[in-house]
Amino acid sequence: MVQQLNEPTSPSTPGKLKPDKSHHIHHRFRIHSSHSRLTLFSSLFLAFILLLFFLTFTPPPPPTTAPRRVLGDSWGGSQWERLVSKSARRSSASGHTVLVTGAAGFVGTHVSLALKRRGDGVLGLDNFNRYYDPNLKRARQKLLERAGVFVVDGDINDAALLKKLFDVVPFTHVMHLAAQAGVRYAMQNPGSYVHSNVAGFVNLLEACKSANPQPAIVWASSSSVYGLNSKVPFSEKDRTDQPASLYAATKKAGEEIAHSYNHIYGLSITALRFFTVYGPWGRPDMAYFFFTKDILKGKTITVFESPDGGTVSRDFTYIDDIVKGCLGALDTAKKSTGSGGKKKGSAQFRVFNLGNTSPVPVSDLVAILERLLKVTAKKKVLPMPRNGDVKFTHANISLAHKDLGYRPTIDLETGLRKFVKWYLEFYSSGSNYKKVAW
Ligand SMILES: O=C(O)[C@H]1O[C@H](OP(=O)(O)OP(=O)(O)OC[C@H]2O[C@@H](n3ccc(=O)[nH]c3=O)[C@H](O)[C@@H]2O)[C@H](O)[C@@H](O)[C@@H]1O
Repeated sequence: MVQQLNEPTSPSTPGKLKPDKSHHIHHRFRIHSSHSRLTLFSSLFLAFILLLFFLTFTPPPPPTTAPRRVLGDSWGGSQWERLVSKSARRSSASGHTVLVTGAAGFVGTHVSLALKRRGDGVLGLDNFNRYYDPNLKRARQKLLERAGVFVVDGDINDAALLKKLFDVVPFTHVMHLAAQAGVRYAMQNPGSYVHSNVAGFVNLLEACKSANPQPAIVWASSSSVYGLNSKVPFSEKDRTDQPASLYAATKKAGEEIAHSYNHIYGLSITALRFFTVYGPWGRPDMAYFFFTKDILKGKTITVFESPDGGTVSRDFTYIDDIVKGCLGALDTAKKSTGSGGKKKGSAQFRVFNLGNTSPVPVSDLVAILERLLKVTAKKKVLPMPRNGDVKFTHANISLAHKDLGYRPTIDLETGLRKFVKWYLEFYSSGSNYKKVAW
């Protein structure tokens, strides 16, 4: 505020004004008697106000019933706790009680529905970030709600939220699928990979190790950990110390971090290395998904070939096969041995490839889509850029077959037919998710 310049000022030497003494004594007496009257009136007025306050006062409601907001997420309160407990309640006596992180994601949605369908108790957790269209995540959430799965809107980095969830529900298992996915996006936003795949994972493991009982953990690693490995098919025993992207490096870091928590705290941990998972309700950032969108729009798609002119291929794996692998891993997971942050004995530590063991060149993927969509794609063939991609992936799945009973059954053409059917139904309808039956 600007100070006014012409304000009257007080005298610079106050002692210059001398009052008359006799007048002063008389005046003091008058002031004294009017003072006592004033004091009496003010006391009476104050007493009246206090009386009024006590007669009309009602205490505010206890703060525990109000929902809490943490980092933009809303959770807490007795109604919220009821939803959490109800969702996590098993309907089968032999069922698990599972916390699924990344539940509104592609794999998370399918796994949550499969668990709920067979009688397990399932609670979802998802931060609904904007890496790809959050409307698709919200549509998946509606699907989950209809099946009786509540998805908590929150982040795995929120330690208070995780603690609260473990206080409310004694989870037997955690299916950890929340992650920053995508190989090429890591060059644009490296921090998001460290935030979710490293810091978030550690935060989750901290909550699991302190929980009593400790849950068994099954989590999503990636085929990308094989990086520049050229020995095919990729076996769990092969080297994984040559990642080709930061994404792969954070997944590899996750595997090492998991080992340390298994070793120190007796947490039972299983890593599943997924191989390019696709299917209905999939991820719009993946090639099969945006190729479909662009082919239908008549937009040119870029098909990568290897720098020496050879094909680039992937061991594309259909979502239903992946779900069977996830359930097999949960069902064969042994209990964690520690409790409340203390190790009592050694615990199970496993790593499995979940692939289709049948790699397909990306050019074949495009040809299948063209057939299914009945549209000839506008294609531009370019050498694969050096932004994290690898030339090929191919899973050896004998270990998963032996220990989990894993046996993929869906070939790429059959799986893409199911995907295209879903895609056309979902995106051609205004109230899309309601119309989808699968
Ligand atoms: O299984 C895995 O390890 C990984 O699979 C996918 O990664 P990616 O196989 O690279 O899947 P897409 O991004 O869908 O790419 C599939 C193929 O299409 C090729 N591609 C991609 C984009 C493009 O414009 N053109 C193109 O030919 C890629 O080179 C790749 O060979 C997922 O995005 C990862 O999150 C996951 O961890």
